[in-house]
Amino acid sequence: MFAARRALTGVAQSRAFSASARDLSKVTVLGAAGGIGQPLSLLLKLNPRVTDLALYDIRLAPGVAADISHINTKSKVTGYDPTPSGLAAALKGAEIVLIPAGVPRKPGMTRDDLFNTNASIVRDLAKAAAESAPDANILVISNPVNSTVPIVAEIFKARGVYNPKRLFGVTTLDVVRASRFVSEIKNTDPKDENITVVGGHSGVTIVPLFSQSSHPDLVGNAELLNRVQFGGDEVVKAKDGAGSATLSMAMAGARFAESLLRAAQGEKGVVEPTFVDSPLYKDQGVEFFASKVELGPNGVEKIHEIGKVTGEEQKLLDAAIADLKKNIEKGVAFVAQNPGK
Ligand SMILES: NC(=O)c1ccc[n+]([C@@H]2O[C@H](COP(=O)([O-])OP(=O)(O)OC[C@H]3O[C@@H](n4cnc5c(N)ncnc54)[C@H](O)[C@@H]3O)[C@@H](O)[C@H]2O)c1
Ligand SMILES: O=C(O)C[C@H](O)C(=O)O
Repeated sequence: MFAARRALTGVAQSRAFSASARDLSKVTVLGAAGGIGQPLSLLLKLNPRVTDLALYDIRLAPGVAADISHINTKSKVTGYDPTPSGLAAALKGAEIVLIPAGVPRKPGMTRDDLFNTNASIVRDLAKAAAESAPDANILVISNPVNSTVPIVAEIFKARGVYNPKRLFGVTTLDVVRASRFVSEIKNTDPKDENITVVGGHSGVTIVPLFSQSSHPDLVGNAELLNRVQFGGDEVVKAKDGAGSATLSMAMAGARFAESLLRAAQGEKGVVEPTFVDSPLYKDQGVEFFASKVELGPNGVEKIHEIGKVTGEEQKLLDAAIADLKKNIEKGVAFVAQNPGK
């Protein structure tokens, strides 16, 4: 058998690898027992592309796993104990690691108000991922995304395993909301409303480009713009202290993971909005930016240009860039000043 393996050409070997990668897709959720983690894990269990689902949390992950494991789809589900070895085992061999670990907002808070608590949670999980799953696609959900993504990047860089093509801030919920809100105004099916949303994931850093949609008349609709930029606040207010969006976020996270798996399994033209290490505004000191990104077997395949925007949209972009720069620098400075153990 070894001789036969050795006889494979390079091309055949890589085909053999991708065939086995196709059969096995381990997805790990860190923060799996939370408001997002539970429904996200449920949706991943329903996804036939996921063969091995690993659930980790500082509480209750084995219980959530036991529950979800009774669902009669083929994938294996394992819940891990909240120990360093449990975390390492949850991560080992993962193709995708989703991180919804951390505290959510309460009314009156901004996402940046979560920084003090969530920065160290994400930093420590990133360290474990850099150690046990350095080649995985890392999908950061924990807020503030504009800062937690740079935190993960700094941790991976410090360990020499940073691959900018495999780190993603999940901004899918912003386009999900935009498409839904537009469809409510236009009385259309949201599946037909593909609204490009760029920038970051908080307040004015969320920039919908209605001029590029089939409804350019929506540029300048202040109420709609406010809803897209502050949709998260709507949910925080309605939940009245009990947290922020969980179910819609689970759908958005599951959609992004599914897109990555489709692209990894060879499907072409899979495009999702996401906050990535991006050349688009590096000349203005902005290292990460959300835009339409084509996904592929290596993660980021192609970062789309912003394209033509109106003067009004350009003003929104300028405001986003100013905030984003500060949010990103804050994440980078945190790791420099608090490298942790
Ligand atoms: N990116 C987005 O679009 C988006 C959308 C909604 C919410 N969020 C963010 O997602 C995060 C989670 O929200 P939620 O509503 O699920 O909160 P939650 O409090 O319901 O769940 C968070 C979970 O993380 C776990 N956790 C905490 N520290 C951990 C650690 N060190 N290791 C592993 N697990 C840990 C908790 O035990 C809990 O189960 C928040 O920061 C929230 O702001 C982001
Ligand atoms: O609003 C929040 O704090 C959670 C999330 O980022 C959202 O957009 O719903």
